[in-house]
Amino acid sequence: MTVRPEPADKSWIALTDAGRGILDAAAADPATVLLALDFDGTLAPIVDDPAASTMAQESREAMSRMDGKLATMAIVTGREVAAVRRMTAVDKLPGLEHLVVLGQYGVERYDAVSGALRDPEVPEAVRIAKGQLEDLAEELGREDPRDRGCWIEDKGRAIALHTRRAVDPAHALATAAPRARMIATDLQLHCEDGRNIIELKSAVTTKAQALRELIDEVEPQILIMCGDDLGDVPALDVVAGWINAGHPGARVVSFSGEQPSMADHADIICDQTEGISAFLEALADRVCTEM
Ligand SMILES: O=P(O)(O)OC[C@H]1O[C@H](O[C@H]2O[C@H](CO)[C@@H](O)[C@H](O)[C@H]2O)[C@H](O)[C@@H](O)[C@@H]1O
Repeated sequence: MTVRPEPADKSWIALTDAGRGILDAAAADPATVLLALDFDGTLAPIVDDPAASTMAQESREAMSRMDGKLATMAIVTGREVAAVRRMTAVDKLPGLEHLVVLGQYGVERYDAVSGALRDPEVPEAVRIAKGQLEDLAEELGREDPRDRGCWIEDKGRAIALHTRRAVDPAHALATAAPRARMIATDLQLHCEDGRNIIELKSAVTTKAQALRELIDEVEPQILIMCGDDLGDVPALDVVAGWINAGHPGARVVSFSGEQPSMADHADIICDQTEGISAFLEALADRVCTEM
């Protein structure tokens, strides 16, 4: 069994040479850094109701300090762009004028600096899936009291079945996931697994493609991706390939016991969203003072 050092409360710790070297590398050449950040569980603490999520203020402040100083700073998320714009207050409060948001695993895009929005049409199959997942949530509760409390989040181009509010969230997810996968197969949709959630989405796009879109566009020298969940692994793997090719980079994981396998994808491990805030503050300190 691999024994990993654990970060102190609300802090972070580097596990690899890549992780140990990332602040020096970023401080030496901030304008070549591509910083990609997941939203839920990374910038925003996990809560029962996704509509009530709020971004950690410390992370927003650290990001604001770096805004415009890096090659690009982007939120790469499973959420809709509209939700992230609301929850970051990117259009209302100062500080994130250069932020890029890649939403719904990269299908949607918003560039704060220009106001450009990419928002393609939603396929009919997703609307059909919504009805079938609602029926499934009801059936689950009728069949087993442990699975009562599942609910459906409608994100337009994706529909998510949430089990966090179920009587036994892990049991409900284990029961729901294979049945949700069958619905996805029938409707030729794609599944995305996460923390007490299974999503059915129209596009096969993953966060790996979203991150590659930014890499191709920005041509960074230094690549940092922060995430917490299985949906982030494809993008973290892109960073692993980047590091293996000899470039400076780091996979920064917001770690919680809910998804322990994420430790296997980390160069830096953080104590949940507070640890991410501490890492972003350290990055902002180095990037801003040494310019
Ligand atoms: O890519 P992300 O930014 O991590 O978004 C992935 C999904 O996150 C949301 O669900 C998660 O956060 C909820 C609020 O804290 C929590 O209740 C749920 O259990 C988590 O799975 C969101 O609701 C989804 O739409 C996102 O796709």
